[in-house]
Amino acid sequence: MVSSSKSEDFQDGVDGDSLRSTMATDQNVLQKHAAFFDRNHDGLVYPWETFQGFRAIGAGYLLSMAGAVFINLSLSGTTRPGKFPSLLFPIEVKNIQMGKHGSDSGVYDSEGRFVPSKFDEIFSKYARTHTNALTSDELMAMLKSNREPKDYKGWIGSWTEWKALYTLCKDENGLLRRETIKAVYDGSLFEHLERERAAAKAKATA
Ligand code: HEM
Ligand SMILES: [Ca+2]
Repeated sequence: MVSSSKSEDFQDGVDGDSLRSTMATDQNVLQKHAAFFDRNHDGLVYPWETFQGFRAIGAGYLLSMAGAVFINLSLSGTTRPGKFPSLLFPIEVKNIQMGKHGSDSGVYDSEGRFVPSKFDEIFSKYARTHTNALTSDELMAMLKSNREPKDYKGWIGSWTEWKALYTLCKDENGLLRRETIKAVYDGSLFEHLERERAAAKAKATA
């Protein structure tokens, strides 16, 4: 269902897109997840870029506003260590792993890399009804079990990340599929959704 055109982009020559892809290969997986929202590729994600990124993947106005406010307020300070706080609340993509919180799945390690064994564990532990997908209840069971005591910030962070993913990407049977979850980690899911939406829009106006 989810595909990435990274490898095609990579062979493209020296235009802007392929240059970005070449740069992107040096990024850790979590940096790629955040970099989708850096709409002008300057290394910073401003709240309006978070908003635009949410809208580009099909989120409604309210969710996009809430995402922009909540994410930029919580990650701007942590990803700009030692810098004077900015009222424009930028997030520094290169330091995004500093924005990691507790009570997560552990699929990103502390350096922002993808940990395959932790990813597999999501399904071996919580996918009871289908081998390669989570129901809404199974997702909740995972979130509860990932909770570290009194880590309320982490509880809220994880809840919002996973609920947003579920709301935007569940399939017609209310399942969150393995390939969807896999693709959110490196942000290729976001690129896929954006392309899908752009194509649907073009078709509607044709
Ligand atoms: C609709 C948009 C988004 C969705 C659906 C989404 C979803 C997710 C999911 C499912 C995780 C994995 C959590 C885990 O492994 O337990 C995650 C982690 C993370 N996301 Fe996003 N995300 C979105 C937007 C963003 C944006 C805009 C940023 C920052 C620019 C961001 C930064 C992070 C960070 C720092 C983590 C690591 C948290 C941790 O593992 O402790 N995300 N996100
Ligand atoms: Ca930017």
